[in-house]
Amino acid sequence: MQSVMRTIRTALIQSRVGANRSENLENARKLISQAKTLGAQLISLPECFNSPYGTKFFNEYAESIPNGPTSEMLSKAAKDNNVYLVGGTFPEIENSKYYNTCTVWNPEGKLIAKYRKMHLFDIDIPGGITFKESDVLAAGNSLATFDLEGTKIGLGICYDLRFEELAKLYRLQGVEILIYPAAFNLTTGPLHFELLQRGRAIDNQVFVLAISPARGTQGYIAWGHSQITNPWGKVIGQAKEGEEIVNVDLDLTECDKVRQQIPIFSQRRNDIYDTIKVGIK
Ligand SMILES: NC(=O)CC(=O)C(=O)O
Repeated sequence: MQSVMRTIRTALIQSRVGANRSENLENARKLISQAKTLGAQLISLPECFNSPYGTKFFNEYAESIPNGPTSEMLSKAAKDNNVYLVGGTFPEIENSKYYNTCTVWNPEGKLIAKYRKMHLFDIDIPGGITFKESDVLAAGNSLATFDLEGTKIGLGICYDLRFEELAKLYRLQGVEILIYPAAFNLTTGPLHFELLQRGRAIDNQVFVLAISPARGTQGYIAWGHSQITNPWGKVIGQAKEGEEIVNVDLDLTECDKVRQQIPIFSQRRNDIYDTIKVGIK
């Protein structure tokens, strides 16, 4: 049987991020217009695209949503360019708590999804990287999806990529694309960034998009290498380190094909898995 072509043209914006919020917003605004000229319908920005990434910056740059300069820019950019815009992440404040939050805006400029990073980035690699988001941030407790012309899209943020349980829950909700704004670093990025995305894509037979800031020179240095992976686990678009737009057509019929040809979701042995009790230390 011939399947009907379902395509979404997407653009990942690997923007440069500095200390000046207005300059970061203006740079992102220009790059969103540029991505639109490439024909993109679905445009995504990086994690912490309006501020440096670091626990000491979260409260200084935090805004309430949707009443702050970052939300205003994102809403207007989505409307002016008539696109679905995944607004990377920025620090959010609500009821005196801070979150690392991703917002999604539709072509009318309306906020249609909001996701708060669920797994906070607390790691300690001596000689590599130590980071403790939980010193300042609260974790989100909810999944978030949105619909783009019949395609269901799920959201995660950076460290969430490491938790396959989250990706699987999205797949079970019918998601075909997972989008992760993500600022991996020079210790974990080269080893894990590409592989984790390919793993989530293969496990769940979904497209995976991850969007990094461009690599800077001071403070937290992002790995770059924003990436698009198809449901077979093949990398179909990848940035280098600098500022760049990655522009690719997503052929959603690939989800149908791989799910039909390798039907792992109907082959699971829940009759066995559900009987085995284990504790994870
Ligand atoms: N920055 C993150 O949230 C995650 C990361 O860099 C890693 O998991 O490694």
